[in-house]
Amino acid sequence: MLSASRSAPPPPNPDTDGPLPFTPARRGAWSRGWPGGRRRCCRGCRAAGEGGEPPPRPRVPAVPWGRGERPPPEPARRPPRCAPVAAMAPMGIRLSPLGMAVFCLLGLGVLYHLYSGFLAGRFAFFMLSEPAAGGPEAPRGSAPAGAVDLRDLLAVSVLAAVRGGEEVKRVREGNVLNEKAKGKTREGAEEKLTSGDLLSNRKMFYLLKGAFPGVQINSEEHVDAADQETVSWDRSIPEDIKKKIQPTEVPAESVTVWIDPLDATQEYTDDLRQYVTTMVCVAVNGKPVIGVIHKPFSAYTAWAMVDGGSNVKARSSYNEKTPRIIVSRSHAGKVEQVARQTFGNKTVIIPAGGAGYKVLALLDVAEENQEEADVYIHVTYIKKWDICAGNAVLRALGGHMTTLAGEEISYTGSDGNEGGLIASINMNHKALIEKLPNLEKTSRK
Ligand SMILES: Nc1ncnc2c1ncn2[C@@H]1O[C@H](COP(=O)(O)O)[C@@H](OP(=O)(O)O)[C@H]1O
Ligand SMILES: [Mg+2]
Repeated sequence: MLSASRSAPPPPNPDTDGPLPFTPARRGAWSRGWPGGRRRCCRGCRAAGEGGEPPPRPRVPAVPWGRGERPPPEPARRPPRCAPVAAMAPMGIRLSPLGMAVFCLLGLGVLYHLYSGFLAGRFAFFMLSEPAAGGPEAPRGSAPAGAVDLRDLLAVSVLAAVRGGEEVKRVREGNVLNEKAKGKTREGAEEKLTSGDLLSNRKMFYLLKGAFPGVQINSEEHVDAADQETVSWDRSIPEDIKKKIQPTEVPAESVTVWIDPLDATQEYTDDLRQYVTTMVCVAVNGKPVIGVIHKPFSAYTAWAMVDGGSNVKARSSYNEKTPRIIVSRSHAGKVEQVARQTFGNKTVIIPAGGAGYKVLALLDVAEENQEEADVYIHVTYIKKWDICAGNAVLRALGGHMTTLAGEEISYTGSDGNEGGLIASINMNHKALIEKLPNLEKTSRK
């Protein structure tokens, strides 16, 4: 839209050519915002008396020419010049009104590009600052003092899950698990602890704590202060995360990180490696927002961020009528019996280890040794580090994980989830819950 002015004829001079007539058609052009008109023109034009206001209408007699005479030819219509046009004239460049509009749009485009990431971050900061029911009050849209960037947190969470996974794998392959009993579940099942759990926990905890010292971290295993390790983050963000996720700041005090350094410990000791995962979850005001599920023995990692992006997706179809139900193999409770009562005797029940593995079974995960299911149900008590990452991933992909009564699970406060869980994606989650009245009672037995 730039045009060289050297060969153009000289513009009409109002002193010698007389004022340009301001005809009704022209007046319409002004009020519609004709280039150079009141709505589009710049302050400089108005200061220079050009473009800002319509020029005064000249006094012209009703019929200024005699009867039978032809009206004199109207002087060529030309939109008023804009100040920047005049400013560019010494450079030998003149912009047509259309060129001027394109020039302004280009400028706006550059400004938008520069500020879009920043604005998206500020918007998310404002939206995510909304307190959850019963959660702590967070400053809304205030200056990000003590703020954390969720994109950074996602990058560190992925790194932590991978680094923890390396410990899990190393211990298993070295075959020195140092297996101990750490207690019993409410149902009387033995809870196991291995060197894999502890070493992974140490790596993951100190990496996250070192990168985000102001953030609350809840981990399945006890962190021994006498056994500190410095694990630093070089602040690099993987390319796929950079591509899909915008920087998004939230107040540090609104964040709770949940670490499961080794999910499916029972199966780990049984050498059923396919079930084992390491997981990190980030909750903001109790809502699960970032989930990372890593399989150390196949180096597979799924991550997702609510309203951000993911590297994993839902499958294209699910069987809602006779769903395949994936359940715990070591903490099943009465889930099989009740699932069959609810969905019929033909319902396929898939017993499997690990809450992370069972969430991956609902997704499109091209992994050897990864089974597929339509619904994940757990009826006994379970801890939040076991389920938070899966809940965040499902939520980010449009799925649901709720208690068996259909309540959202809040990832602040206590470690435990009392109401059992049901997880699904691309299904009528509410209808599933309505089919499960008996499971809810079973879970609270
Ligand atoms: N009733 C219960 N009480 C305590 N933890 C339970 C539980 N049921 C399941 N879990 C924990 O939830 C995780 C997934 O369980 P499951 O494999 O049975 O589905 C396991 O975590 P860890 O392996 O991280 O300890 C398991 O210990
Ligand atoms: Mg666990």
